[in-house]
Amino acid sequence: MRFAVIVFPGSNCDTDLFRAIEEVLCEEVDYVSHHETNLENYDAVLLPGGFSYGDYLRSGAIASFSNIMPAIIDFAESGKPILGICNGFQVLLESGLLPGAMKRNEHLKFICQTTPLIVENNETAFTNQYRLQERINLPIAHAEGNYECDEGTLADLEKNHQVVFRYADNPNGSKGDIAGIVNERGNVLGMMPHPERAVEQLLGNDDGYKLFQSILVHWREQHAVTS
Ligand SMILES: NC(=O)CC[C@H](N)C(=O)O
Repeated sequence: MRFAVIVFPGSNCDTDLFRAIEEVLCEEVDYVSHHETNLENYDAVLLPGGFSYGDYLRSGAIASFSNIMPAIIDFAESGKPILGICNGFQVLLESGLLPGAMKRNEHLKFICQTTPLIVENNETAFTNQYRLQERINLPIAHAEGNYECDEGTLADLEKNHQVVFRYADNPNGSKGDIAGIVNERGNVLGMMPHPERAVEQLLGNDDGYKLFQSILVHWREQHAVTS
């Protein structure tokens, strides 16, 4: 399986993500610049955390107009998996690939801590290795992680089981305690917590590993040779 890690000016979790794939998941991975326009050679696209374009205007707003964006939208339409982590989630919201928006954290402070989460849907390409309602701990590190949407959107997210991760102890004021959502088709996941920072015990926590493993298991199931 071949992964693309998209690099924007100001991305700062791209190396963590690259190493999680190359050294822990042991799959192929390339950095792909925001200047590029083609993602045909990839099976999954990863949008890393960071401060793309310095978070000017709103976090993710300028990156959502990058050269690479039409290819990311085509990739989503083809049904292949896209994972946006933290700033990557913000880019997915700003580009309209996921519904809703991010506001500043409720207490207007940057939060950097490990946070308990509940796996609310374990039937996605990203969470099939977790148990339903499994409680996991992942690091968060953001200033704009206060998820907001209108009541109709929230009702749709709940009805379609698009809320994948919920905060057990809402740290930022997110509506519905939402920490991560998928699109209706289920192939685009945005999440504020950082699974790539928790992929092996050497990092003190491996609760994020199963997320990457899930993507691989899902891809293998789709590409299984049947006779
Ligand atoms: N680690 C991240 O991606 C967080 C940065 C993000 N732009 C913020 O809201 O602060």
